[in-house]
Amino acid sequence: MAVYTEVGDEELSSFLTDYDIGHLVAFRGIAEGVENSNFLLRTEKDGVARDFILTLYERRVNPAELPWFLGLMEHLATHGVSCPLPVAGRDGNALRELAGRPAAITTFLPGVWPRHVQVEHCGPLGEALARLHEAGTTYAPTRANGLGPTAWQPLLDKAAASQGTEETFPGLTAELRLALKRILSAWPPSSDPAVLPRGQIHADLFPDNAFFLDGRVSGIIDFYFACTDLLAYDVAICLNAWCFDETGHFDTARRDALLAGYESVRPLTSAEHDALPALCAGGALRFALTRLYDWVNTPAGALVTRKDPMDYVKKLRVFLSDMSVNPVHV
Ligand SMILES: Nc1ncnc2c1ncn2[C@@H]1O[C@H](COP(=O)(O)OP(=O)(O)O)[C@@H](O)[C@H]1O
Ligand SMILES: N[C@@H](CCOP(=O)(O)O)C(=O)O
Repeated sequence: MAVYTEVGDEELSSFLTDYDIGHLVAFRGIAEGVENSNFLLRTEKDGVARDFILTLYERRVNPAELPWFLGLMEHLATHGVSCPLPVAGRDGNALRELAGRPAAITTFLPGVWPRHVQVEHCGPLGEALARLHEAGTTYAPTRANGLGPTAWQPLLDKAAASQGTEETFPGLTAELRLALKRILSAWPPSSDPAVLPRGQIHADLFPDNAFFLDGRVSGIIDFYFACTDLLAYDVAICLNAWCFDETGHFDTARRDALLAGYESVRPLTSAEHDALPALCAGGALRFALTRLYDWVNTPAGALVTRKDPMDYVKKLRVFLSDMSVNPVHV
């Protein structure tokens, strides 16, 4: 469930007078998603109906960073990436306020996200990710990754100090401490951007953030973890999110398809290939940590469905063993 803030009909109709997108015909809250309140809007202008997404920013989004996120989405959408285009009001501003929350309207994207990922999804997904990275090279503003390697130790400490962590997940924080040490010692130095290129990354391109239509990626959404970081780290996050099957087995056919799709647009450097095992382990650790923290800190009765940290702990174990014996690269 992700409608934290309710919006009334009249309030919304009056809000829409600040835009040039016609009058409100219908709107409803969208149950999916966890971070923000999302609504599907239908408007009509000159007899033509159009759909939009209205987002009210909640929880973890820092309002000061919204111009960066909306600017990135606008940049990507106007540089060939199928992502939501923020719609500006009559005054030229896309970032506005509604029901006491920062709010924005974006274009609606067609397609559905894959509930059961198949190898056929992985090639197009890899290709779309590479196109996003290419398009991002001309977006100059930067945003540090707030959930990158320097954030992992404090996040682990906070999770370990939270009530219920040890009882619910005995021995897990000790295991994660060892994993963190290994990953940080193998983490590639980012001092030479030519070897390990940096740029704008999505950083959360999970299956529920990629829409497909007719076998192609028709939309990429949810840019609110996007940041400026190693491009290959984004690939590693996708290898985590797309390439394990339902039994927890790392599917090398999906990996090969994803990397081939990516490299059909942007070949990885050999340093990036070499770094992938550590980057994959880091990606698994990052999602294990946020899920663990959220698991023990989400109040009972909260509207959000918690995600199981153990799914990512298991992936982490796979990638840690890869770091020793069998690099991920093809
Ligand atoms: N631009 C869009 N076009 C179509 N549907 C969208 C769009 N943006 C969001 N949605 C719908 O809203 C849901 C939640 O969006 P998401 O950005 O993942 O929310 P959250 O930021 O709360 O995690 C998506 O699963 C999708 O159904
Ligand atoms: N993809 C993350 C959670 C972030 O949620 P989203 O709905 O904003 O994509 C995870 O699976 O842990």
